[in-house]
Amino acid sequence: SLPNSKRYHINNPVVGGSLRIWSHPIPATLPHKSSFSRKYGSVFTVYLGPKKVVVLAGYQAVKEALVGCAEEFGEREIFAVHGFLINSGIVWANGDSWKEMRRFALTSLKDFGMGKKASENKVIEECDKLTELFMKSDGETVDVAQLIQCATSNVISSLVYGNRFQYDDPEFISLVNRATRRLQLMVSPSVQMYNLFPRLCQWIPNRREFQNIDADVKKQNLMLFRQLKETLNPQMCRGLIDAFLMFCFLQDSGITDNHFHDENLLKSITNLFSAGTDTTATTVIFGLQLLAKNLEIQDQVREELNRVVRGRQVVVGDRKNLPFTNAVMHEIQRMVKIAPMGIPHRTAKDVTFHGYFIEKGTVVYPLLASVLLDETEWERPYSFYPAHFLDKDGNFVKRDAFLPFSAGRRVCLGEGLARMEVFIFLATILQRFSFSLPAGVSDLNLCAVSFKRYSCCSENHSDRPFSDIIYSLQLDKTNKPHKQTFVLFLLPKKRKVSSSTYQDNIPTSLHTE
Ligand code: HEM
Repeated sequence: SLPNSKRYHINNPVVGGSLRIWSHPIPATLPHKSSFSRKYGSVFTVYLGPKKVVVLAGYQAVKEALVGCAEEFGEREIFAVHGFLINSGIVWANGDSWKEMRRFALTSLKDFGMGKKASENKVIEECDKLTELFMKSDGETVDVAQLIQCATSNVISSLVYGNRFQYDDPEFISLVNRATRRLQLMVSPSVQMYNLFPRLCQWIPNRREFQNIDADVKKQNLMLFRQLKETLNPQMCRGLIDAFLMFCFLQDSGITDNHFHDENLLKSITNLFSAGTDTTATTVIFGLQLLAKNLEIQDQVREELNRVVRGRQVVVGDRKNLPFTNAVMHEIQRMVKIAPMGIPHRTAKDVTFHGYFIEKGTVVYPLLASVLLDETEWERPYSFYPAHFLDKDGNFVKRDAFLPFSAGRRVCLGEGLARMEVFIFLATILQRFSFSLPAGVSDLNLCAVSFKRYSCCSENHSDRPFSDIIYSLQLDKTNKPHKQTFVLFLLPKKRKVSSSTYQDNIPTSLHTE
């Protein structure tokens, strides 16, 4: 280690701070409530087992690194579980292959409408199907979270495969379940341990399960690719896979470079599916829960929607006329902190940053939660306060420290699509339904909600349905986690809000307006 880098070992001599940094709910608290950044400043080093990690905390440090030194901080750290030698796809790749795949995905998703009318239509179509299912469930309870998860998956499916699936299609259910389980495994403590000590931890069952899922996903996708290949029509590009297959065809004719191979297609599709499904679904569900807790804000959103949009379908173009709704959506995204620690970066070259020398190849964690909760940027960082995004006249204002999608070279590839989805899904659902907490429940531990993804990855959930795992929430009346879990359910139309129980869960309620 070089002389002028700050260097701190954290407690455990074997795994260092790895488990403390990664596990629930430390990611939320690391930058603010722990003493780390208060004590060591906005750039500090921790050792995760043998691995040196530079942590960036707060808006200034994160922005200066990811935007100001975009190239230096622009590589991705690849984990052992993804295979060190594999450099394919978009999320877990670097160099020319990453550049080519990212450019290709962005251009083709744009061509099929990302940020444009065509994808807006896909989101609206999915939203209609979703609310139709809510309505249809007259008399029955419905797991709203599961349906929302299917809806966001289907938006990605339409863009990549060129068609949506029925929610009860076994092919689709297994695609969604695998993506979800894969994510849970990836953040599980034992897989993190494997990433630190791959040779010693070969035996870890979660590592094997992760790689078995990868093998199944590969098999399933290769079958879907084969079907698409058989029906490929160069005159009619159905989605990203068709576009890729056409590039491969050009490659066979010697026209393009060699990054267009099956492995890159497979990994890119898996990346888009997993990066684009759970993130958006969790944001929408978290938003509904925040609004169930903040009824006045929910009513204000509905009032604005009724006044401006009236009964018709909300479209992205309405956003500029809906400043309060827009502010609420932004505040939901700020509060949910989907990727509290970002996705780990790595330095592409030696760099001197904030006076510290950081050598090429050092792992870097840009703590996005520390940006979204930065006490020097937000008036009320820990409260749900839509006024963060409103001026004194009620107009929408952008905020620099709003970086849920990160920034710089690795900024979320799906930002445009995700923003559109969150806006249309939430606004349409709120036009048609209202949400409230069950009788007798006055508060939800919303902190547990956003980090459930991290806490629910204990080793033995594989036999439970995915929505149960991902979206079951801990109720917290006393500020201590209860055993009871909470799932958002749909109650029959026009039925009074009640606190009916479901097994040992306490559902919140959703009823039609
Ligand atoms: C609310 C929803 C979403 C949030 C908050 C979110 C956030 C993020 C964040 C924080 C990163 C890491 C950026 C970095 O490394 O600095 C990321 C990367 C990525 N996201 Fe998203 N994302 C969302 C939705 C989506 C969607 C819908 C898609 C797909 C269309 C997507 C595709 C990706 C990809 C491919 C990457 C990797 C980019 C790269 O390494 O070059 N995301 N996202």
